Amino acid sequence: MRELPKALQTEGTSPQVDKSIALSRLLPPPDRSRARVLFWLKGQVPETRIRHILRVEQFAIELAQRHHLDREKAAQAALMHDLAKFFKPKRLLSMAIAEGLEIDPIEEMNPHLLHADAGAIVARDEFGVTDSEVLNAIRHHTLGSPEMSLLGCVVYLADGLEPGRGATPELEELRDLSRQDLIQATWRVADASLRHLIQAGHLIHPRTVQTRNAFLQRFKQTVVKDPIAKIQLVKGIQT
Ligand SMILES: Nc1ncnc2c1ncn2[C@@H]1O[C@H](COP(=O)(O)OP(=O)(O)O)[C@@H](O)[C@H]1O
Repeated sequence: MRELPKALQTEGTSPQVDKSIALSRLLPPPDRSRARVLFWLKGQVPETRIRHILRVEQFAIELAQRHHLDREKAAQAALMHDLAKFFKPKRLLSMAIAEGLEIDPIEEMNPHLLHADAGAIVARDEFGVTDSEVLNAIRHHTLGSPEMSLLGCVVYLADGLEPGRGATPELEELRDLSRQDLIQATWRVADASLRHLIQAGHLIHPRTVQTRNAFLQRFKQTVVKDPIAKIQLVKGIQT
């Protein structure tokens, strides 16, 4: 066998593994530019959804800037959050099974909820995203997660509060809150989402309840040290 150039040699043990690593190094890196993601999305989702995605991207950038978080990661996760929004239930289920994800009874009944997990898989496999914080922010954008990072909160909040969601006093208040306090806003948006699901008579995925409880607790821990936040907590409970 012809020897590989020095730069392509690897320390792998099997010749097949060595060869595929060497070949992947010859390929250009995956193109995850904004233009390519938008081009891909335009073939997958209707124009109204593209406009929602762009508003989520804008709001996520604003929140990341205000809270001194990584603006580029926020923009990338927001742009990619709905990559799998229009995948059919069968495709979502088979992607989740292939990935080895545990599918719970609520997801089995409503596979659309898996579009968030599937979006992270597409971001990784189609666009070569490797940053776990970005991938997790995509994965948690619908149901939230009790372990969600602040970047995850930014994408969760931007998705729920982007201007296209409406201009009710409640939404305006939550937008203002998200600019001030990501933890409190995440608790309050999870609350609002649960109220909406109950009113609509929908099944509730327990992860949103867990998210609500975790962020309420985290917020309560911060108010012990911060009297201004304590006033906001009382106000939040009254409204
Ligand atoms: N905790 C939950 N339990 C069950 N269904 C949920 C939950 N959260 C959101 N959903 C439902 O999942 C669907 C997708 O949510 P989402 O991604 O936020 O949608 P959209 O961006 O279209 O508003 C919606 O129909 C919503 O009602």
